[in-house]
Amino acid sequence: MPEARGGTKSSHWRRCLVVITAVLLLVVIAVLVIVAVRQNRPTPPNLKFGIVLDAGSSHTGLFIYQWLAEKMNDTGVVRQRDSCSVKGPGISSYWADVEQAGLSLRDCLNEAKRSIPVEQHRETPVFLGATAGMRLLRSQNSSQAEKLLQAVEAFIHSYPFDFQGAQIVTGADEGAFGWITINYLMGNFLQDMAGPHETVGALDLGGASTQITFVPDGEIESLDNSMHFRLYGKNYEMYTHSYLCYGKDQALKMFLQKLGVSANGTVFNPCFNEGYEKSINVSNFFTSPCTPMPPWTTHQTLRVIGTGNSHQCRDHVRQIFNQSSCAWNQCSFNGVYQPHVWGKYGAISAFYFVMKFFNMDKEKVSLDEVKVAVDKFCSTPWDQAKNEYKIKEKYLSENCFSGHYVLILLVDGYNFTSSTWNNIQFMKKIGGSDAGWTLGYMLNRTNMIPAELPRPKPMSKASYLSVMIIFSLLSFCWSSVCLYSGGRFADRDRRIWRRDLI
Ligand SMILES: Nc1nc2c(ncn2[C@@H]2O[C@H](COP(=O)(O)OP(=O)(O)OP(=O)(O)O)[C@@H](O)[C@H]2O)c(=O)[nH]1
Ligand SMILES: [Ca+2]
Repeated sequence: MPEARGGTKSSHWRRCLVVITAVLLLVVIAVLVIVAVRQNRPTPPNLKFGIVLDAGSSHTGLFIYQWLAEKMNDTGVVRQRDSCSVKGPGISSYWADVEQAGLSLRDCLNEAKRSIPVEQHRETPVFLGATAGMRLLRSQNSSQAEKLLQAVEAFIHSYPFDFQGAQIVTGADEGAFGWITINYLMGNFLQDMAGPHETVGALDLGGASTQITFVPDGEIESLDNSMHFRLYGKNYEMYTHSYLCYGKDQALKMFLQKLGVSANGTVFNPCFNEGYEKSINVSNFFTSPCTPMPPWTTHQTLRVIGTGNSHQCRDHVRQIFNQSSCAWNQCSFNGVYQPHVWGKYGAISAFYFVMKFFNMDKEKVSLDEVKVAVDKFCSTPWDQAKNEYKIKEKYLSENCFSGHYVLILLVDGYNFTSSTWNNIQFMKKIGGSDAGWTLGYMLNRTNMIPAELPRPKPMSKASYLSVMIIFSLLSFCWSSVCLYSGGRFADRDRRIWRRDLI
């Protein structure tokens, strides 16, 4: 009888073992199936596209971006696919013939049609953002600015894209979206999540305005200069200011306006190389609100003669910056509040063009070295400069002024010093995408930057394979152990049974 009880116990244990094994195997199989289904969901390369037209004061650029649809809310996935530089001046120059403004975009829009697959045209959003040139035109003649934008809109509507309209971007948005672009392309929002990592400030020098944007290391005193963003689960309080009229072209006009004119209509310009001369038509030249017609001239044409005097050039350029009053704890110039600059900066557009010309866009170049290079160029006679540098004559002739202007804006204006100069990185592109406000603008308009962190993704291919292999091995081992133990119990039972029979 005891043996019979032993036999019942062992068969009960065997049944339990079989049930446990079966349940475990079912669980393992269920897990494997779930993981396999999640992991192998069909993921065709679903490319999406977006177009932004940067209608600047001096020229228009078209940028085509692309991203994978399923990754649109991740940081750093949108990349520039293509870009096209519109021939001719900025759209605001067409104020007297607004139809031409739209037509000027034709070649680039056609190029965009060729670059983006036909089946994607209808769902590709197109944005046009106009900056300081249109801000100036609006301040002079708002109905003309409106007509111009409407003409441009009508033209873009004739294309098969999903056009979202033409807008004049505010100076604050221009600064903020430039900051977002730079930090997005540098991957700073991602790194920020992993630990303490500062964002990079943005310095943009255009033709008609310039922007400075950064996250200060203290409170922002002036609400007008403060912007709040919540990106990927983190709050950013940034300082931004856009100086209308302080773009490179308008600043040159303000500077020329401050130079005296002789009785015969000659202007001696220390910021043009010696031997350089040009005539300017007064009524065509002093047209913007930045430079109302100067009271001192009765001449229709002025003869501007370069004297190439770097020292005098510097003194005259300083005069367009008013440092006399500040109603805040600290200011940049013209009484504008600005917290002290700290951390790293990306300097784009004309900051880059000018520093590149002087070969001073490299890291570790000191402020003194830049000053020396600018002085050297300013004292180069015009004929020699033309032989040495094979670039557009307009840019070459303005580079002595531009060099001084960039230095004075950054040092006297924004208060960078010899020791903080190396925190500025002069840049054009970041990993193949142009550094400008357009990408940040598109990310914002398409809600592609979430306020909160995106939910974690299903595991990577490597982790998936590891899980599959580990689970398979475990289930194999477990089954083998069970079968082996089951066999041993069966043998023992058989032996007991045989003994009972004997
Ligand atoms: N030296 C030099 N200057 C350039 C070059 N390309 C453009 N510029 C000038 O640099 C300045 C800034 O150019 P952009 O950034 O395109 O200016 P923008 O966007 O038209 O002007 P905003 O509306 O004020 O932003 C303008 O004065 C241009 O004429 C270049 O290759 N070399
Ligand atoms: Ca610009």
